[in-house]
Amino acid sequence: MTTFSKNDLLTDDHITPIDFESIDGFPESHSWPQFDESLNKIQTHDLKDSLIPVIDLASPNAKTLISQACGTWGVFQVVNHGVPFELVKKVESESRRLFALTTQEKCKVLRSVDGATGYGSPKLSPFFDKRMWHEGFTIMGSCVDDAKVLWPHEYQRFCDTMDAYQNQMKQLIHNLLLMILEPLDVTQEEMNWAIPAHDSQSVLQLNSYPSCPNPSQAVGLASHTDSLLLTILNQCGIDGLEIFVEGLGWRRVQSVEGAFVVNVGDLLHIFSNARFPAVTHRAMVNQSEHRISVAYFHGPPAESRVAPSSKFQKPGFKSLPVKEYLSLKYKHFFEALSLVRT
Ligand SMILES: C=C1C[C@]23C[C@@]1(O)CC[C@H]2[C@@]12CCC[C@@](C)(C(=O)O1)[C@H]2[C@@H]3C(=O)O
Ligand SMILES: O=C(O)CCC(=O)C(=O)O
Ligand SMILES: [Fe+2]
Repeated sequence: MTTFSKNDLLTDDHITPIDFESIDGFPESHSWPQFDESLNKIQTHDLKDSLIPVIDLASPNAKTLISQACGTWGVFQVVNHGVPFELVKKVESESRRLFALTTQEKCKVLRSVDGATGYGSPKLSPFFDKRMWHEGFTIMGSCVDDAKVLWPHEYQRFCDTMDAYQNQMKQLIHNLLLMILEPLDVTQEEMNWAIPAHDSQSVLQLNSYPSCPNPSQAVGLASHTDSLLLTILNQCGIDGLEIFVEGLGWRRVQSVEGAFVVNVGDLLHIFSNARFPAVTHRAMVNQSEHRISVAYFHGPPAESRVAPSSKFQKPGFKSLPVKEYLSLKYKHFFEALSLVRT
């Protein structure tokens, strides 16, 4: 597959999703080359085993299990996380309400070429020569401006739900990062850099994958690693997330009722001096159901620097400003991590 640098290719085409409402048949623009069958066989055969640990946060050995999962897979699922079930359901139904709007309505809040928030195709789109079976809505902090455009009289319910969910995610990220970083024995200053604070970065991404007439040739969200420290994903009850495991290929992460998937991003990979892998993952689509997923990304202040923790004697990565790393990633998507290795 040919890859491109965003600067070479960014056009409105990479921001405006196809009109899923009126689409007839399966367009060539969305038809990806056939995947390697041998990798798919392993995945289908072992679909029922749960490779990725499901960790009960209320259990006394949660910290040890999280540490092991971060070191082995860079991903795990959590239950008993304290986020109210009703809120999780509300986020899903408000997301469905948003994506059920007409394409014309959704495009009123289309992400701008330089912007980060609003409706549109995922930011990674320009790096692939095929289009994804996906539409998204990106929120950073308050979404009131966009929501007022979408629902001039009924925006409050959407905003209150998204605000409450972001607060819950912040709390959960705080608890998880304490458990993940304490065993690394990082300094207090480093811990304060990583955990949520007034200037940390957070993004709430609502993903929509409409049912697809030809799922075996489509990709929902193409293979990537998340860029920030940690991501919390809700698959909303419909499978589709797959992780790439060296030697095994693509493996499905089964959706577990009430569980969140937590994964390590590039910045935590750097900070852990590669002790924790930034898991490569993708989302696949299906023919019968419109899949929704909700991802919350957390990162340190954009103005701060990222480097391996001072606890590591031999840092494997350069120190650089977080915002420089993010701009490098969106110029050289696939090479970003190797470009910052020492
Ligand atoms: C901070 C960010 C993470 C993200 C890029 C962004 O600027 C805002 C959207 C995020 C998202 C969501 C869908 C998948 C992803 C790879 C993408 O294309 O946009 C992530 C980005 C990321 O982790 O790099
Ligand atoms: O929808 C999914 O299962 C994956 C979403 C994802 O990887 C993302 O939003 O970064
Ligand atoms: Fe992701």
